[in-house]
Amino acid sequence: MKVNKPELAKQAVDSIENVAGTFQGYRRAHAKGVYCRAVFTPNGNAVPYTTAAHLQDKEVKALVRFSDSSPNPNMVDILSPVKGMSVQFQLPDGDVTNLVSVTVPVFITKTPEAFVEMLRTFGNKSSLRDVVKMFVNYPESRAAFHIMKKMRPFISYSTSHYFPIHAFYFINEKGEQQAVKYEWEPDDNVNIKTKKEAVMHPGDYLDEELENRMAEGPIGFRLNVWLGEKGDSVNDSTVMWPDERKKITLGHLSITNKLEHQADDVVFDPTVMTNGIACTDDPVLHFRRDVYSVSFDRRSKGR
Ligand code: HEM
Repeated sequence: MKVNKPELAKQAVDSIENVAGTFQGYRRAHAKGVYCRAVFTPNGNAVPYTTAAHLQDKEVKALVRFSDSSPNPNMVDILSPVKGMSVQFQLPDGDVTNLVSVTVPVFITKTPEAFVEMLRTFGNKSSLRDVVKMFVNYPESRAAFHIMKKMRPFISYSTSHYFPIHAFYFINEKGEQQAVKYEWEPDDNVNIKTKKEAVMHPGDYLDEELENRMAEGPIGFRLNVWLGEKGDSVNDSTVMWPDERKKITLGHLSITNKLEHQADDVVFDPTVMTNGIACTDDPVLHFRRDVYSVSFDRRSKGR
């Protein structure tokens, strides 16, 4: 069930600006990015679970945006470990489905309210005691911070796993519903640089690396889903499902070239999807729609 929180969404964006600064005309998160053209080829494995057009038997075009998670468009690539991969499947009838992913499998809070409180705590230049208190109040954020602490700089945007984090529902021809969590699995799976190696590269090395790599041929990702079972949480993006959940591959994304002249007016709203897929009630998922709209409104007005 979608609950609009437009006032809290404004507060979230204000708080991001307060912590990171305001970079006029840029996204308030994932500000630095590169658009690419791609083709997605489904393999038919999703057919028993969903009627979604891009997951049947015909290939579809896709728009991809790789990004650095920082709100600062000048951020040096090695300084922020979390990267984004946004995919917009462009269906023949003009419909679209967005799948917006990051290199971490869980989020830091289970509610938008907790996220905004965390941003405020950081923004107020709080004492160490306040920060510790915050982690005591929100133990669910430990999993994400623990993973981020262990992350190392990436060799390439194309060699990491990416996760849309939230659960979604697949709906089949009979109207049956199956909870799923997605994963993009890279064809080329070597992703770690030591900090020493990474520091030798220019600030925008990921952009250049991607171009050089695509000059040699397309880069690829398999689209996988885990099938949720009874009792698996679908509304809490701070927890992962058990490892033994069945995983199936639904198709392959082939990314061919960088788009130099793509207008930057795309909003990768993660709640936009075609028939055969539906949102869960995850409050963070629905909140993102409001927040991205506030961010788009500001950046499109050059603010
Ligand atoms: C309370 C939670 C969140 C807030 C406040 C937030 C905030 C934002 C904002 C302000 C933007 C810029 C939107 C635009 O101007 O178009 C953005 C983009 C993005 N966010 Fe979030 N976000 C949240 C949760 C998440 C989660 C859970 C993910 C995990 C998949 C995520 C991944 C991304 C990515 C990949 C982008 C870049 C989209 C693009 O390429 O245009 N965010 N986020």
